[in-house]
Amino acid sequence: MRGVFHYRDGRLSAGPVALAEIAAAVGTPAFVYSADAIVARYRAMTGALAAEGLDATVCYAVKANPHLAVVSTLAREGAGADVVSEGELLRAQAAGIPGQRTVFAGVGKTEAEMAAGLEAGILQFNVESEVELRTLDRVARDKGLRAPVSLRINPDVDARTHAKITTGTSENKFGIDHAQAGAIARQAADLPGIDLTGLAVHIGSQLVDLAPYALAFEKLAQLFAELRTAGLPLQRLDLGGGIGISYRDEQPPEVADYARVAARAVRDLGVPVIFEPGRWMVGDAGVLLTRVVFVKQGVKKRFVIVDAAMNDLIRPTLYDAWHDILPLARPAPEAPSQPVDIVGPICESGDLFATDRALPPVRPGDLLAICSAGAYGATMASTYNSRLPAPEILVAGADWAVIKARPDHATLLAQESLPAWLAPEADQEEPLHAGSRAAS
Ligand SMILES: Cc1ncc(COP(=O)(O)O)c(C=O)c1O
Ligand SMILES: N[C@@H](CCCC[NH3+])C(=O)O
Repeated sequence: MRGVFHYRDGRLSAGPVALAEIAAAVGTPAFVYSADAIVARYRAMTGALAAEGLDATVCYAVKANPHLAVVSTLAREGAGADVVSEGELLRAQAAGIPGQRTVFAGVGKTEAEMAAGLEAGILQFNVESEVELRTLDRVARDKGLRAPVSLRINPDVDARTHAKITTGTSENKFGIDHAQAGAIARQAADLPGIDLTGLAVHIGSQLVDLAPYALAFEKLAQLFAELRTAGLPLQRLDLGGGIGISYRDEQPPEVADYARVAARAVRDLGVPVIFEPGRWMVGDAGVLLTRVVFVKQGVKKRFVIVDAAMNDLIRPTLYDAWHDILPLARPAPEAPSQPVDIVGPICESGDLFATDRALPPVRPGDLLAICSAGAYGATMASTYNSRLPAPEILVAGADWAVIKARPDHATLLAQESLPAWLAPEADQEEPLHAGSRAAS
């Protein structure tokens, strides 16, 4: 069992709220998040960092779960934001996170995004290349401003995570190579539109091992000390995010140990430190509720076909990720589990949530919870197969609210339009192209 979700009187619940009650009200599939769990995580991390004597700001990585209510929950706790697009910046602002607590990351910021960050008065841009630095310098000068910049360093450290979510090796597109950092930092210090403020690092996501963190943080701290000694005006460090959660049997670090590793590397520098956790803040705080549609016995496999699909939660398809799957009604202890494939209704063989998973017997209509779906769930969803986006629900104490309703098909269709020649009122007699005229 993960986090706040537990069986209460035989019903899987978020605190006192039975998830079946929510499913009955809003239908399935549906994402349910626990605000209490999110707040507890935020407080645990800020507490651990303070206990290590760090002057730390936790800038929640909005990409993990950008729902306004989720970001607002963290904003109320005092969190800052790590954003990677103008859309995320606007969300952070709408949630009440001030620009001065916002960092803007990303390898491909457009000039419009740079301008938006400058107008919002953000704390810093984490700049990932020389060309980005020079572009930002120009955009800032055009506005008569100076852009606060921390250089994101690629320390060439293997984060020992899934290849698709490692970001800190020389093969990855992220950051400035460690060897080039000194020269680019000196350029930054000389550019009139740039205010060089610090260094940043982020080596990957879903890290369950502290050793890569220790290595990356130490490399960054050493570079910071060298550059500061050389006279560069570095004032703060950004140690990124990436701390993992336990989807299956991983043993991610305790937050206190993570804080200790960070503090050991950077405390002596005596500067403020930013952290950018995403998944760790919200991942375990969410489940995806789904209902069994059919149970199909094949020659080799037994399939449990559910009404959620890869369009709702793509992590198993994309990363072969494991998510625990639990019946909402606690199974009898003697109920024999049997291996099943838990699959969605989409016309792709990759549309699956679990392969050969031991599951107690289920029948059509039964409800299941796909666990640890609070991060990189709804935000990576699509409407593939013209499926409706799953609604999102936030539980706080004994209260719950729909924070994003399921749209209807008419609403989605209304977002599309027909070109004049396909509109029902178009004069079908009149050919549109010379080519088609000639051919006709
Ligand atoms: C720059 C940056 N910061 C923070 C994060 C948040 O990562 P996570 O959700 O693994 O904590 C990411 C995503 O990996 C990122 O690219
Ligand atoms: N989307 C990924 C994480 C990517 C992190 C973003 N930098 C996941 O679900 O695990």
